[in-house]
Amino acid sequence: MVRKINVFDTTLRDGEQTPGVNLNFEEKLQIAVQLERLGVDIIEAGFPAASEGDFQAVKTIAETVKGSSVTGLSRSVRKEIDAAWDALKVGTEPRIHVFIATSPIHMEHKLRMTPDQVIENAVDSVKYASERFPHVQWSAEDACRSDLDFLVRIIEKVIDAGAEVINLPDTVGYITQEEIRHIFTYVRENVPNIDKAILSTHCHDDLGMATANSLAAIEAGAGQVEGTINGIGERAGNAALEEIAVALKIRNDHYQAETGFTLNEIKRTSSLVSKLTGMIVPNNKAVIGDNAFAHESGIHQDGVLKETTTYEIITPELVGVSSNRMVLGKLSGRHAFKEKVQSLGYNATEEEINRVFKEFKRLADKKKEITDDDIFALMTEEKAGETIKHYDLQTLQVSYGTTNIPTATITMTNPDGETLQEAATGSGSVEAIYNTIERIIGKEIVLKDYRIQSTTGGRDALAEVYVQIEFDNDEASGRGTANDVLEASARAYINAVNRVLNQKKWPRKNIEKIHV
Ligand SMILES: CC(=O)SCCNC(=O)CCNC(=O)[C@H](O)C(C)(C)COP(=O)(O)OP(=O)(O)OC[C@H]1O[C@@H](n2cnc3c(N)ncnc32)[C@H](O)[C@@H]1OP(=O)(O)O
Ligand SMILES: CC(C)C(=O)C(=O)O
Ligand SMILES: [Mg+2]
Repeated sequence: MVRKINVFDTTLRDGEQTPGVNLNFEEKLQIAVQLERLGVDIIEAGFPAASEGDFQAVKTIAETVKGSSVTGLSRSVRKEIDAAWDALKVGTEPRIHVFIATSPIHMEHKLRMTPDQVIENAVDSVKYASERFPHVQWSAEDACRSDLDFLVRIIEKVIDAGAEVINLPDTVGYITQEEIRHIFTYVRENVPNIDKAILSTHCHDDLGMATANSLAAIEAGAGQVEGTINGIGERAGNAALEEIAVALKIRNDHYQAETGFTLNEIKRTSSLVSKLTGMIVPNNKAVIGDNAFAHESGIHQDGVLKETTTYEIITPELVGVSSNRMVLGKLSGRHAFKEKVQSLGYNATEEEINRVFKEFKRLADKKKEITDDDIFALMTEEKAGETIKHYDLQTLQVSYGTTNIPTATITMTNPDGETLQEAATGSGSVEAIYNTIERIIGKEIVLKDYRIQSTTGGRDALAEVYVQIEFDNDEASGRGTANDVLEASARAYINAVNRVLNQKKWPRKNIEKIHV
């Protein structure tokens, strides 16, 4: 029998506790609507007593989202429960999440309460909340470092007071899988009225074990799992819900449990959360990282081309990624190389492939990732039987000041290997650069599109410029990457010109689009 595990998403509450993350009202609403589409059962929209902004966001989300239950967090403080009620009462099935810490460290040093005072406080707040809310969740903060018999005592009392979900968080990401299984089993076996409540797990990732611990708690009877999208959250973050949902799906044979997630909404949700929070997803992140479906080494690529299940336990489509990706580099093999050449529109013979493959390996030794442009250049050389001739940027100098006319001075080599230097002005630095390049090339170049983005985060991020040009009765796109935006702009322009020249030499059947 497959058990349904309720998913409690706290991206908008614990996730927003990520240092540096601050979502505004519209952003929170946008994420909540996507979480509903993903199939989250309960959305923790915020902490209504924390600020007027959070109160309004929780209220609007409760008014708007009808497909998921909406909740808000509150300390065991009556006026915070009142604030939560004011924000959540507009929802279809108002739900509150009240918490208090139960570990000796927290009770003694933070709350400065005795265990009996904590029990009294917890019971009072749950009773007070149940008089208003039809659904009350109670959390024992730092449960996984709490005394088990104390936990059993307090849980029995808060269930009697009206709590229907009991959450046992690993607040500081300290527990191991065996230990969390023991805690959940112990509570299930020793709390007399436990059948009146659902047990929930809420793990943090301080030791990188949040997903594993959440799954272990599910094995030991948790009926609800809490976490965030992309695993964002306080310190090292929370359990990543996408990982848990996909693990339950892929290892259904083992867990015999599933979530209600529409799994192919995962990628979209992850991208939205990443974009709005500014928390970049690492390439190697499980399930949603850019490399999760990328294959770089020859043996793997060959296997995947023959039968995807050789190296893919999750299909990209399952989580909403359109296809897997072959990354060509020095570890790639002939099969993947041939596949790429064909996908670029070449009808190459085996001999041509073999010859160019050698060149490709030579290039790959010098360059980390071989792009479509590189393959195109190699194939052009092969087909033309000669070295590709192109323009190359040698030096770039730009003079800019708020009261000066921007001027660019550029040195470039032309396809005949001659070095040329020119200078020109423009209304801005980029225009000055483009006017100078046009002067060197000696033909009109029409800029049809210009886009810029940073490829990584931080102040030292690389700039990536994309341009679309019309040149010599042809059109091409170009891309340039550099630490400096002006250099990236120059490189993109020159790249586009070279692509026009290459196209003329060796027209491709399918000129691939450069995606930005
Ligand atoms: C594990 C977690 O993620 S818990 C959630 C954490 N999230 C947040 O803290 C974000 C929102 N927080 C806030 O906006 C503020 O901290 C507020 C509004 C909740 C409280 O602000 P303040 O009144 O200024 O208190 P402050 O945050 O400095 O200190 C917390 C106080 O709450 C007490 N406290 C902590 N948890 C609880 C609880 N569950 N129930 C009752 N009291 C609690 C602390 O002991 C401390 O009490 P003290 O002032 O008597 O020493
Ligand atoms: C408020 C509780 C549930 C929490 O976030 C934690 O203990 O980590
Ligand atoms: Mg937490």
